[in-house]
Amino acid sequence: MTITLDHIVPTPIREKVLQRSSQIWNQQVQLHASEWIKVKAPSGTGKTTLHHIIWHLRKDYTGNVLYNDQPVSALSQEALAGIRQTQLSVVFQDLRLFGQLTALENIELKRRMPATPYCSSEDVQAMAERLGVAHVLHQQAATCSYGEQQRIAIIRALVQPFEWLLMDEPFSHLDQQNTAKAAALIAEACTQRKAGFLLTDLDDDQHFSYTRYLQL
Ligand SMILES: Nc1ncnc2c1ncn2[C@@H]1O[C@H](COP(=O)(O)OP(=O)(O)OP(=O)(O)O)[C@@H](O)[C@H]1O
Repeated sequence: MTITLDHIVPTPIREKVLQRSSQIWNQQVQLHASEWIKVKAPSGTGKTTLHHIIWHLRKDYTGNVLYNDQPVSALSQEALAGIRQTQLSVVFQDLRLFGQLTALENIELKRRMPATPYCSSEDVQAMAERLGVAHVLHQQAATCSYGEQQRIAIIRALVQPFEWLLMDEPFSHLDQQNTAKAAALIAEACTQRKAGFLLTDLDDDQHFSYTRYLQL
């Protein structure tokens, strides 16, 4: 799936973003399948806003987002839900886990959504072991540390098929070793699916072989 950002300008920060040069805001940008894209930008410049606009959580912007030439704003709820189950996955900065459910229940909600799950429960166990969170799978998500929750949210994003993975500061609460493990798992998952990703962060990093850098 190609994602097109057609002259997007978020309304609340319109003046701010139009004052500086950007390769994203108010530009015609095509994100092609299987690109590994890094957007490094300072706090408050709109990284989270960008993810929310692409995911169609936020509609307070001018311009158009297109999935394969189809304006997202014209998609039915059913079509959008289908795309989110099969073509687009996400790790939000605020994770959005259900705090009262266990870590595993959060993952299972997503894994079991399709009639034939993409990943098996053994796959989930293996990913949890790889990321060092197997011991918290049966713990309430709200009681997991933020770094544990971050790894659970990453696993949840990886249990479905996707062509694009959106990630907003996905390693912000992980130490170097755990970041390396999570990045390796994500790289494998994207390679297997021939998927692209868009990762936003505050700093430079060497976690992935990025194919494209964009300035916000
Ligand atoms: N709904 C809104 N109404 C008004 N202003 C908003 C709204 N949402 C975001 N903003 C402002 O837009 C700017 C960008 O916010 P955003 O959260 O996207 O930044 P960010 O780059 O992700 O920051 P951080 O690195 O701190 O997470 C901020 O100045 C924020 O205050």
